[in-house]
Amino acid sequence: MTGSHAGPPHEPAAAARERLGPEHYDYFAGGAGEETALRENEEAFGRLALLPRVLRGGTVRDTRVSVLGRDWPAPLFVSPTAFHRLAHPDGERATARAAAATGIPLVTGVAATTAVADVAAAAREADPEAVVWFQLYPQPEHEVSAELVLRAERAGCSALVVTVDSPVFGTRTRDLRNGFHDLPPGLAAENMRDLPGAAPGATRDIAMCPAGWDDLARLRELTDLPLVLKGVLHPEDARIAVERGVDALIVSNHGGRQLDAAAASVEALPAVAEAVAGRVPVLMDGGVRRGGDIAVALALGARAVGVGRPVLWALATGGEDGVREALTALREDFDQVLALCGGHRPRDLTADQVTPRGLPYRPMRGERAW
Ligand SMILES: Cc1cc2nc3c(=O)[nH]c(=O)nc-3n(C[C@H](O)[C@H](O)[C@H](O)COP(=O)(O)O)c2cc1C
Ligand SMILES: O=C(O)C(=O)c1ccccc1
Repeated sequence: MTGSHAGPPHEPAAAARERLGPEHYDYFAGGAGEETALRENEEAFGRLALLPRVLRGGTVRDTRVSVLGRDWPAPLFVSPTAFHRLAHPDGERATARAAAATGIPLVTGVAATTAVADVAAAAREADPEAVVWFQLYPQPEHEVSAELVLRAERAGCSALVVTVDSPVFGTRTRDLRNGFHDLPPGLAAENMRDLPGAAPGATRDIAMCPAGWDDLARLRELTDLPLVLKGVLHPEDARIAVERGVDALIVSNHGGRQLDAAAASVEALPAVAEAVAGRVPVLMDGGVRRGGDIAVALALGARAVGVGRPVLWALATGGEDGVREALTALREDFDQVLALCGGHRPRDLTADQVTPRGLPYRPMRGERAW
């Protein structure tokens, strides 16, 4: 490394910036409003430190975690992000093959530039057992949501992720400044093609619309897939969700792209984990950039963490190989952090091993969520 950077910086974003047109880079990188929530996701991790335990022996580690009946090789998944073909011509197929090759589950979304059937097929080329989940924004017409869920089921997705932090679009400051509001010709949200209410062959716009708990119940009736709620920050919502039979939660502020004043994901996590009290898996995303972040999130009650932008940067700079390398590096970094913390398994990380930086030891409280 050269220059004045202290320690490993987030080169991936800088490298991707060189590759992408400025308006596309800004679309991926940006957040809502003044980008407070965006910044806080990473900075909140920076305000937390780990206290390793020592002399715990053991040379063999097992980083697997169990989520909705499947063993994941590491407590890591790919969060749903829109428009991968803006990042790289191979788009979601490349991401899917890379995730599957590393055994890391992929959440593909309604806003993909590749249809869910093709994303899932690409994942299965790399690993027939690949875990692919589908993320949905509930659409204003129930039959549109129903058709999307059906397509996800047919594609072999094994969970339905419903994003609930987006009753309206966030204000994306950079996109407004750049005048970026449309995909370039040749790219489209392919899942939105040939849906009820649209001309044959045409795509519908993805709506973000306010939904209620009753809408969730309707989705629940549509499918036997496990239902995962994405975008929960308030512990009371977590409690209601569990009572209503949701199968897992993702604590998330949407990568700082919706409510600018939202809490950082990792700061909201402990109270959600406490409210859930182990009844369902609590996942989180937002600001996870290194193994230490994964360890902190696990210690505070997450069973696994998602990454959004790191995958986009890796895709933009290295395509499928880039994503595979980035996911592998993150996984290996976590394994090393686990070892350095005296842990053998993810569950060995506990909240008393996390303390605020710049203050005397003050163990975090944390009902273990798992
Ligand atoms: C460019 C971009 C597009 C996104 N699109 C979606 C989406 O379609 N659906 C969704 O639920 N979340 C979406 N997200 C949010 C991610 O799933 C995730 O919550 C967030 O990126 C995690 O933060 P990180 O980027 O700091 O890892 C998007 C995020 C980005 C950066
Ligand atoms: O940009 C986003 O964060 C996002 O979630 C989204 C939603 C709908 C269409 C495209 C992107």
